[in-house]
Amino acid sequence: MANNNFSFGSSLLVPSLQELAKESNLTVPSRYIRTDQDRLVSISDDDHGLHFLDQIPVIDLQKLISDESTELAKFHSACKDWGFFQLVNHGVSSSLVEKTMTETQNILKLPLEEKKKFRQSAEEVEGFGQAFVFSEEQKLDWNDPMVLTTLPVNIRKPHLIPKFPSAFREALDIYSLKLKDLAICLVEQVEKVLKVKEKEVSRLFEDGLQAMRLNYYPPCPQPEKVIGLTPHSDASAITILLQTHDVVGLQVKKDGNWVPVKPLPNAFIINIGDVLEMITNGEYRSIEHRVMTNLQKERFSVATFYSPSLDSEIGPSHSFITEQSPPKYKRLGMKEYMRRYFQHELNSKSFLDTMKL
Ligand SMILES: O=C(O)CCC(=O)C(=O)O
Ligand SMILES: [Fe+2]
Repeated sequence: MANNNFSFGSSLLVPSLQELAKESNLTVPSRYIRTDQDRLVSISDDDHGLHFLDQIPVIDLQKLISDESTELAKFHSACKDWGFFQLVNHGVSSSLVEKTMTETQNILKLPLEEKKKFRQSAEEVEGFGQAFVFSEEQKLDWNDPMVLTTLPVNIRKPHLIPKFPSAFREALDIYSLKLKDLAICLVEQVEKVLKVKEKEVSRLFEDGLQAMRLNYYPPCPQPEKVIGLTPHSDASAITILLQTHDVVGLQVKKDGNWVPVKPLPNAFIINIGDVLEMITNGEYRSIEHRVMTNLQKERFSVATFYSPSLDSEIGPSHSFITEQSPPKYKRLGMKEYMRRYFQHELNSKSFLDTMKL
């Protein structure tokens, strides 16, 4: 059984961006300046310059659960062709969602002295700080995030969630359980649409691993020179993203182009992660995404990552393997998979490439 001795790994400690971003007449330090990224854009207050011509699909969960055939077809195409969609009618109350977002903002904006109690350590990637930093030369994101494991409860780090302000803890406790149910429900819809036999996929998720990244992107005086979050795909099976819906920033890679996401009020943004790509043997694929920074506005998001249980083994499921379609990905334990993920620099889908046969 997993316990709280489990560690994802470590990352070099980085300075607090929250403090840096407060400086007046700030010149962005070279460690944040990106010359390795294509088409960085400056997002201004009114979103000028962004063309929302192409948009990720919108899926209605209630219609999906009721087996409405057009919604099932839309869902399949959203997962297969986009790997990203907005989910409406998801059943999580707007009061809980609002409370979670308010408390997230409160905790991400705690004074530095308070935040220090919850900082990453040299051995542990959970807590305030950036993950995936392995050298002093490595470029940093314009983001002051915190990573936490949230479920199962017994792998929560004793010095983090249990010590958080009670308002945040209360919201998180309910939110994490609701999002677990929602993630399992989405996995079941995948299973239904792809005609998986004998709950072979959803079985892996009953006592699944849930982690969250709370992202805090302060405004940046030179947004076209930095990136809020490096292009990546998520290691999870399914990611459920909550964000301040009035500030755009997320972009999704579709057919080689970056498509900005314009979030709908009361919607979650869902994406397929690397584990689901492995389990479905590439039938559904994880999708690269990145975050742009805003000149005037700060932006917050809560990414909830849901994956199979730490005790499970992952790899292509039997339902997806035939003579014509042999396994394309390795099989390995979830613990080992997560450990390897956190030892690898975040860079497009390069980690998933190491999982290919
Ligand atoms: O902030 C966002 O919109 C995206 C966050 C994200 O992709 C992540 O935390 O993995
Ligand atoms: Fe992500």
